[in-house]
Amino acid sequence: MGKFQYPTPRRDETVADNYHGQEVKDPYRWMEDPDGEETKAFVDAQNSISRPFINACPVKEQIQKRITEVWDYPKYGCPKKHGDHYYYFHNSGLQNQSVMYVQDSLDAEPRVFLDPNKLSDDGTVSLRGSAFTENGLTLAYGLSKSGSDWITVKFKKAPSGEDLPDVLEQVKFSSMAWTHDHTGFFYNSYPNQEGKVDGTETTSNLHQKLYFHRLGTEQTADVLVGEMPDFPKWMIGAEVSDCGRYLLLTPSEGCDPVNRLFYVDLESLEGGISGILPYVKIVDNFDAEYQYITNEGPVFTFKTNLKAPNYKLINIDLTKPEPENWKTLVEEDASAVLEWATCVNNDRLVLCYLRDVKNELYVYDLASGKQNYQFPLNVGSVAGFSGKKKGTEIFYQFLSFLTPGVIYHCDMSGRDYQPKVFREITVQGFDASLFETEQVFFKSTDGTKIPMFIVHKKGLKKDGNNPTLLYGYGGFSISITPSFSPSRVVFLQHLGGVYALANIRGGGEYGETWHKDGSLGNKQNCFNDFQSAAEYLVAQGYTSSKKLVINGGSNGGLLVGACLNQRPDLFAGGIAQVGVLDMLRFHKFTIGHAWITDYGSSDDPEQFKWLIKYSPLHNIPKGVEQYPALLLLTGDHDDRVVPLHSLKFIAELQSVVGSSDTQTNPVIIRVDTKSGHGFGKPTAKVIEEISDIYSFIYQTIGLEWSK
Ligand SMILES: O=C([C@@H]1CCCN1C(=O)CCCN1C(=O)NC(c2ccccc2)(c2ccccc2)C1=O)N1CCCC1
Repeated sequence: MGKFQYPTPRRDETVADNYHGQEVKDPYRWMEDPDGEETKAFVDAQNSISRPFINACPVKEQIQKRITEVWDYPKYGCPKKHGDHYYYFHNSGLQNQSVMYVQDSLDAEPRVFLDPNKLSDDGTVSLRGSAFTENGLTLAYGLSKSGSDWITVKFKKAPSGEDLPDVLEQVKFSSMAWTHDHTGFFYNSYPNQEGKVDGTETTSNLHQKLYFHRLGTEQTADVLVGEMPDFPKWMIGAEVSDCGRYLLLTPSEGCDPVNRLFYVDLESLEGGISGILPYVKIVDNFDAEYQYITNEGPVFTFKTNLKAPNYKLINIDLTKPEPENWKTLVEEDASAVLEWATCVNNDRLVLCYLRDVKNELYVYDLASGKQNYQFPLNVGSVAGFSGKKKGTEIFYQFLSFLTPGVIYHCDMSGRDYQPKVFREITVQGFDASLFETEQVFFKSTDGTKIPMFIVHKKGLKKDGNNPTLLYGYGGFSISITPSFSPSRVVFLQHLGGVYALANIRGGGEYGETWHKDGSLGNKQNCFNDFQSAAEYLVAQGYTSSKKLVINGGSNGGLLVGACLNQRPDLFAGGIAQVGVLDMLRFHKFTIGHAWITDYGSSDDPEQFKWLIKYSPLHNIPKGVEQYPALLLLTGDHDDRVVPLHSLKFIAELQSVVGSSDTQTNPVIIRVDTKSGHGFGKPTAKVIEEISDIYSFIYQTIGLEWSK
């Protein structure tokens, strides 16, 4: 394709920082002001090249039409019982937001309970967080605008759906915990944050506080019950125990799976909840994670990774809370990660494990910690679950690359478990038997065995000629497990594509060890793993460097940026969505400071040395013959990873390759409006975005559209 004329935004060569003796220039520092006229002009100039390029794809309409058709299937979530009614989410197919329904019984006529589609004309208001009272008669729910992390909390009567007048603002990263007398609600907010709080600001989120809201009162009357003035980065998770007597506080100071553990005996409060709560410290360090599962009186069960990187369950008796009195209820399994546990039927625990990136579901006895049943489950993921301590039934949703979703229902009151298919989700015109999924293990640079799923049409020719999309994440102990995607079906079915998911280090696939091996000073392992995945796909004949495109979002956007920089020869293209790309300054904006647990900080001399080596903005290779085709995507309301990362990176990259006469691949950016990090994105925007991505890939590596 013809050579691109890129914008030539002002380079302010006077901006430089001194990092522990090393000077680092930052000529596009001015792009960090999202409201600057120059920044807005730069965004418009970039969209003015990316939009025509994408629209020039000859089959863009067919791609979008087919994705829309495949997407248009009814989607259901697991039913959850609150009070005497069942609630579940459903999307008829193309609705921008899923709708919450209520039923008097599982086979009664459903009624709309909460329809977020009614709250905006373009579907950009989404539900983010909700909590019913114990008696199921009141719902608190969070609303996010344009994908921002800021939410407005509102309340409804249940099951009528009648709105209550209470409104809570300045809420972010919040717990939602009711007292068991249904009259009040613990939540978090950043009350003192100055300036805009609409998700387009980059202000750092510090000094999160814990409040108590009494239903029927104004937010201004809310009681400040928890704050950590000496620790501005701390966030204060709050949860009310199953019995209603205790408030558990779990302060954390970043994204590592570690937290402190305090509690308040709500029944001992003289004069009720009227000020800062007198909490008792059980754990006052960040050595491990303690996640509340349930309690029997003073005996509390927690999921922890204390001396157990694959997690285990322990019991702590509040009457003798010293660590030497802690008991292990379910031992760590060295070959499987305990992902979550929940109490049902008062005396059972349902435990979900991840073994070689596949979920397994078991029943244990709460009293003895003994395993007494394993649910039959295909190869794939348990993507949804509902069950409560006082309930006698559970629902769980299974899905995989080729299974759109199956919801099972199981009565837990007996000992003879008979899980039944409650609902099978089907996709018109999708025949799973035409495709296959394999799980392979390849060796990374240092010999570590890395799992990878590969999905493609049966009968694939391994002639190195298949367009391949290699996806990865690799951070924050997040496991990327098999999922169903209608747009991926279109890539496999109509674009002859191969889809690969590499479970690289930094994720949670093999517990905390896997996470630590891909973070801080080990971060390069993520990039090595991902590059090794690419080399495996080429060596095995699935694809070639001319047909291989890598994709990742958020921390996965960093992965894409770093890998394209380090091995421009290995990839034909990259798609980096809402990526972290300026590793020297990420901690200065919104919640970026919480990622120091995975990345480190340039404020620290030793950690600066790690970061300067792979920071995408600071490691764009000069003089390469051809940099891979790159599409960056971000949104103006992304306050998780602020757009400045992508703006500065594309500006620097275009300034490096723009003048090279061998560079024919486009390096462009798509900046969407009323759009954030991804949570709650309306279906219309999701389909437009993925259609643009496929159109970009079509034009850069040359795909072929077949009916
Ligand atoms: O978005 C992200 C990362 C990935 C995981 C969550 N995250 C975040 O940035 C989450 C930011 C806010 N946040 C915390 O700082 N701790 C969390 C948390 C939740 C899930 C996983 C880890 C931390 C919290 C925990 C308990 C109580 C309240 C809040 C939370 O929501 N990134 C964007 C790019 C790099 C990392």
